[in-house]
Amino acid sequence: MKFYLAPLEGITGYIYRNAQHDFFGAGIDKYFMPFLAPHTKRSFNAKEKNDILPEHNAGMYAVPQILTNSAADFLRIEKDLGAFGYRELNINLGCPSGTVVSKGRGAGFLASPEKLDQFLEEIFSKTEVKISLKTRIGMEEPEEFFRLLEIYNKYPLEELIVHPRVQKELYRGTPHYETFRYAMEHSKNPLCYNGDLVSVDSYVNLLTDWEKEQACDRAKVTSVMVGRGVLKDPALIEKLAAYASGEAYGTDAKKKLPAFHDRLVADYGKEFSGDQNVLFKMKELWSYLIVRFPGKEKEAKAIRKAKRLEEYQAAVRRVFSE
Ligand SMILES: Cc1cc2nc3c(=O)[nH]c(=O)nc-3n(C[C@H](O)[C@H](O)[C@H](O)COP(=O)(O)O)c2cc1C
Repeated sequence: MKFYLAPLEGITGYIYRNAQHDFFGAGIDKYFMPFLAPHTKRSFNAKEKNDILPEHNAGMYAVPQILTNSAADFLRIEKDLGAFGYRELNINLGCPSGTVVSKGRGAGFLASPEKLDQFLEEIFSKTEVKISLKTRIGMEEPEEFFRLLEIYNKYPLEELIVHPRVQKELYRGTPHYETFRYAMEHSKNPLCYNGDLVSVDSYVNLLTDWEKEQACDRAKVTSVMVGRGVLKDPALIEKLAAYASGEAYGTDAKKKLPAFHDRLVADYGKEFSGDQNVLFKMKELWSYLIVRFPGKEKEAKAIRKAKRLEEYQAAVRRVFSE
């Protein structure tokens, strides 16, 4: 089994990815980058360029993700990214946000299967790189996935990454595990499971579930992707990979957290001018990380309310001092 870090726009930019890689990178086979939406006039803005520069992704296998419904735009950005050395790209067919969906992109593209088919046909007839898709299972109903999978089966995908929720569910509710099992029966491409993996137990439950169904082809699932679970426990993929290779995984991950945290603060500090941007990034991360610190609600509130970096750091120290 391979383990991937999910793209999380606004969070898993290159600063986060590098800290993750240096502190808790063991077992992470691929780092998917938050989406790039092709521009019409120039290739990349400064923020995007920072994210894709090879020196900002050194030592890790990073995969850029493209959000578009235009084959011409995709092929253009493929060339631009090729100049930076990227030979594998991912296409975003899952973003549920209203502004993206209303333009027929991300999960919004799933509402037009025939157009999606034409888009993939044009791309696969011309591309020179490996391509994977990251897809939801539909816009409104899981049954939409049957038609979508027929389309995906026509193309030689590097892998089909399935987040088994429909657009209207956003990130809520239980994933449609049965629809993923349908993919295990019928996909012609290797599969990657994504959604709600938050612990080794949740991974084991998933495997057990697949074993129970005779029709499920376990061998077809070659990878799993983890997003919010890693934000809550940065060592989660290390633990999953250790479990998968039969090693002990109850590591002292919590001990590394303060240094991981300080590295992020320092690197965001270098990237942004002013404390406010650093605080914004770190507070967003704490909205996930805090679940690892039960009983620290007062400190969590102090983190949320902090207006200056010193106040913030003092509250963080109180969380870490157990
Ligand atoms: C804040 C946030 C940003 C996200 N950004 C992206 C993105 O840029 N591209 C993408 O394909 N998915 C994005 N996702 C979806 C995640 O990659 C992932 O599919 C989803 O969170 C489910 O996996 P999880 O339960 O392991 O987090 C985002 C999700 C969140 C919560």
